[in-house]
Amino acid sequence: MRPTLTNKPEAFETEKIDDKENGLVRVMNPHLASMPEDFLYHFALGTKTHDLQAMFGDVKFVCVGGSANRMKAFGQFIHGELGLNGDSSDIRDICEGTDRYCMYKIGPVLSISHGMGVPSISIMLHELIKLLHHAKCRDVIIIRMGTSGGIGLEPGTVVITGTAVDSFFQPQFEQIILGKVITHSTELDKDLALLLLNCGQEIPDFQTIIGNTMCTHDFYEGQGRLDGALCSFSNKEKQEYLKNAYEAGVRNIEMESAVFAAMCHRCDLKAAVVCVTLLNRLDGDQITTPHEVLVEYQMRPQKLVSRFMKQQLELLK
Ligand SMILES: O=P(O)(O)O[C@H]1O[C@H](CO)[C@@H](O)[C@H]1O
Ligand SMILES: O=c1cc[nH]c(=O)[nH]1
Repeated sequence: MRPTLTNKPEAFETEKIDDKENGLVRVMNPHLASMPEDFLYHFALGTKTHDLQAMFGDVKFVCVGGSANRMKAFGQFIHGELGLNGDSSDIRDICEGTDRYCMYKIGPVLSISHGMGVPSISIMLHELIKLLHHAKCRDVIIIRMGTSGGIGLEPGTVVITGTAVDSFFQPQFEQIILGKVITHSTELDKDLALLLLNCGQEIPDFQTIIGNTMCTHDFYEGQGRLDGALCSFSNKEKQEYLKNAYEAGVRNIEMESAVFAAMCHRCDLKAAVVCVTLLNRLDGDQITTPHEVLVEYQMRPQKLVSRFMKQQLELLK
């Protein structure tokens, strides 16, 4: 029998109350304060080797997504959208010392890739949250912009996650720590989701909705696909599962939202997930949409988030 615990964050709260009040990004680890140096191995950045506050102290928005090329393209796009000086094609990968993740800083925006799946994004988020903490960043908003499979939606619909759920449609993320199953809440910021929805509704070119997002640990059997190298269920069983997911409020499926929501929630970071649907999973499994259509779909969350950031920056003036 597996030992299961519900996370009690207060047991390890280490940050000063002041940090919460003044918007500083917090870490929830009592051991960090006594470390003489913190080297963020997968970013090739460190507290002794880099002046993180000078490099990142003014960051207000962090945008993350799976693919390195997409996050570079977003950096170039947002450079133009924010009307920054200089040539957007010159943006430099801050993590060029490693090929695990890429990172671009464009004014107050940080654009970072996280790879595919829970372990990959979780490693990135540990180092990102520490980076924002060491840099003394304040009032940061973090948004995952991704792709997903839709359920009962027109392909190309943008889904803002209301609640990230697991494969049992529960609003939780299970993690094994020291041989125990720990359950974390996957609550996301509701006001932020509504602000993003408003921005989406101001863009007439595509549909934007709020719905639950199911986070799985696999793209094929884990998402009920019949087209993997292995499949242990029938089409009828697949359709039943997707129908149950729809009835539980799930509108799209991807592979990072639950751990993203859980880690941001534990550190009190304002977070949102905005994913475009590439296909309607009730109609099939294969993604055969032409490349140029997929590229345009992938731009949709970026356009929405850009609109949101421009509105917020205007408010900050
Ligand atoms: O579009 P990204 O951000 O990579 O996200 C989705 O696409 C990948 C699968 O193709 C998974 O990582 C899933 O979460
Ligand atoms: O069906 C899909 C499409 C994109 N990403 C996923 O995780 N699933």
